[in-house]
Amino acid sequence: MPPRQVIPTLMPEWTPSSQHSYQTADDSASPPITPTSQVSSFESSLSQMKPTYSTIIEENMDTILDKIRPFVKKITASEQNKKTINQYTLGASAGSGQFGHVRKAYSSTSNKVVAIKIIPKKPWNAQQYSMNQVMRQIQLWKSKGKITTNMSGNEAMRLMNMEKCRWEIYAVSRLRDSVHVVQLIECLDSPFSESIWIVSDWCNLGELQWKRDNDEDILPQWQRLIPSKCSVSKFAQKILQDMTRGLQYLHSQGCIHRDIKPSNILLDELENVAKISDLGCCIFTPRSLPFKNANFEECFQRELNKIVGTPAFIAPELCHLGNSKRDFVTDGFKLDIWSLGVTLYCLLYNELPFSGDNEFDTYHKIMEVPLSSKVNGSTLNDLIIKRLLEKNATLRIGIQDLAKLILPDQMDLSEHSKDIDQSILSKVKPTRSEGPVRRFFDKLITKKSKKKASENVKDNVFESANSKVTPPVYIDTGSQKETFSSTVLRSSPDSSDYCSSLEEEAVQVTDFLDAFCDSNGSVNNLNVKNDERNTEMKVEKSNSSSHSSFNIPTPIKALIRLKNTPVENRNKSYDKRSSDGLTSPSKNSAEEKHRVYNPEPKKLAHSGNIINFKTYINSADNDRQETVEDVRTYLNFADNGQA
Ligand SMILES: Nc1ncnc2c1ncn2[C@@H]1O[C@H](COP(=O)(O)OP(=O)(O)OP(=O)(O)O)[C@@H](O)[C@H]1O
Repeated sequence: MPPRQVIPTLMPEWTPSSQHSYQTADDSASPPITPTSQVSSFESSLSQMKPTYSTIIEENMDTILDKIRPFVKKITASEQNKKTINQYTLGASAGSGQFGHVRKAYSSTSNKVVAIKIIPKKPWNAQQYSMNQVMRQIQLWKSKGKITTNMSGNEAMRLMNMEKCRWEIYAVSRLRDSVHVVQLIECLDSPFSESIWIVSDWCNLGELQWKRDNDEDILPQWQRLIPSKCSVSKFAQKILQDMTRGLQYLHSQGCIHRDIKPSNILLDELENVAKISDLGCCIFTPRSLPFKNANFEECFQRELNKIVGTPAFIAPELCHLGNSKRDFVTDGFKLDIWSLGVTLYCLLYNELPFSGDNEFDTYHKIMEVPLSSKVNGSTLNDLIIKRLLEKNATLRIGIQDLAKLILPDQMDLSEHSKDIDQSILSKVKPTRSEGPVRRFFDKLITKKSKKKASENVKDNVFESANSKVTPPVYIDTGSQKETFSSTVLRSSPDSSDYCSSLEEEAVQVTDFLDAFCDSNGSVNNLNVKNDERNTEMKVEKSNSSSHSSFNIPTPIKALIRLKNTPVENRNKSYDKRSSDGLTSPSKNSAEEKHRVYNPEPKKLAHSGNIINFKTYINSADNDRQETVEDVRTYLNFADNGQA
């Protein structure tokens, strides 16, 4: 029998040192990336690169490892057929995300039902890391002396994936003191395991659902959480209260989630709570991390200004894509408040508040389309519309004030709550990245804005583009107390169900932007120009060190059109039969209650990354060929630095 492959592990010391330059079976298909002239140009750009939030985290990985070590256990027993692993018996699938697959399992030591997320060490989505990112990462590791030998692309991707997992495990291991965050139990790994296994609390009602056939429908999942007289507004109020507690806890830990949305909120019937899950995109404030760096605050601010999250849920202050007249993100916690507002809007109205033909269109709508017509006098509705979905982040309600408004035990009995939590406003002004993609998006948005402005002259229904004039609403806390603690609020048209379309998939364009920007935020010696007829793109190399112009003549809508609609992949059903037999043998009533919610496994397309032109090329049909050629040229430029 051939010797078993040794694969990198969460805990580096578990991988025998002789195996650091391992070659696995599938690596043979991926030749090592050797230092070519192309890579050398990356090296020179690396030397000019500013530190980033992630490079600081990476530099301090030893500290992160120390913190997660107590939660990482070696795989001691597993069956080939994957029915058991250590003390866990695996049951039904709960669904898949971009990075892994979740299964229900039963722990024979705690007699509890748990969720196990199985993340392949080699990303199953080959598009997860671009060639640029991989090469850049390899060069970074080399420059830091972390690796000395040549490394295959697959190997590098595995290590990058491992770092991502370490960060997420670190985040959840720090957030174990709230019932409103899904609790990490432990992680399983070994040098022979192709996957990392993350064990957490099981939330039997699954993801928060919002989409329904009729606005007035009450979904079965909602009724399980609120068995008595459930209504849309009562359910939305419950989610608002639970998420406020969850976000307040995250805030107290210095954690910004950055991807709050229905599919990252899990419902648990046993504890009768909604919980925040999926900390993969989160960041912690420098002050809350156990290491220091002179550049940390500046890097943190820059990181805050990157577009991370899910387009339809991204706050307006992130959507301007380089328009220097717009505000920067100064208070990261307000990003989560906005996303919570979008989530609650979905529950109330059975639709997304801002949904465009494509991601750019969505960003444009988030910034420009006012929601003032939705104000209807209902306390809950108006709180969401006016205070959470306030486009001006400084006027948007902060988490502490929200808690004082709506949580019975924290209500502020003073006349009015102040809106701005000064303690979390940053004094450091972030450096804006003026990379080509941002400028490109900027032009696109500016063009659209002009068009919209001229439309507005004709159509008075829409308010001014930047509706900063919405006055803050101060809700009388006396009546508020009654309203939120007992009264069924007046309902607007409803909403709920989770939607697993691209509209709800996280997007991260940051590494791409970084890859092209040197420390001045400019692109190294590259100009992309379009010809006069705007039909053909030419790529030139120049020696100019100034910001390059970057014009792509192709209709961007065609490039980034969403592939799914929110109508697909939804309406999961309950499996009341507990058919996988994973409920505890003790059969106590609590365990019985914790019966299986067994949704159809999600079949998601991978990330709706707006710069993922490669996917577009692979899926392009003939009538888009002209565009495809442009994109191909563009990719050649992106991957090779040449036309
Ligand atoms: N602790 C849990 N309890 C019950 N179900 C869970 C739990 N964690 C995840 N799930 C289910 O498993 C599915 C996949 O979860 P996962 O976190 O991988 O997906 P996701 O939220 O789409 O993440 P990603 O953003 O990484 O793609 C989810 O749809 C959810 O219903």
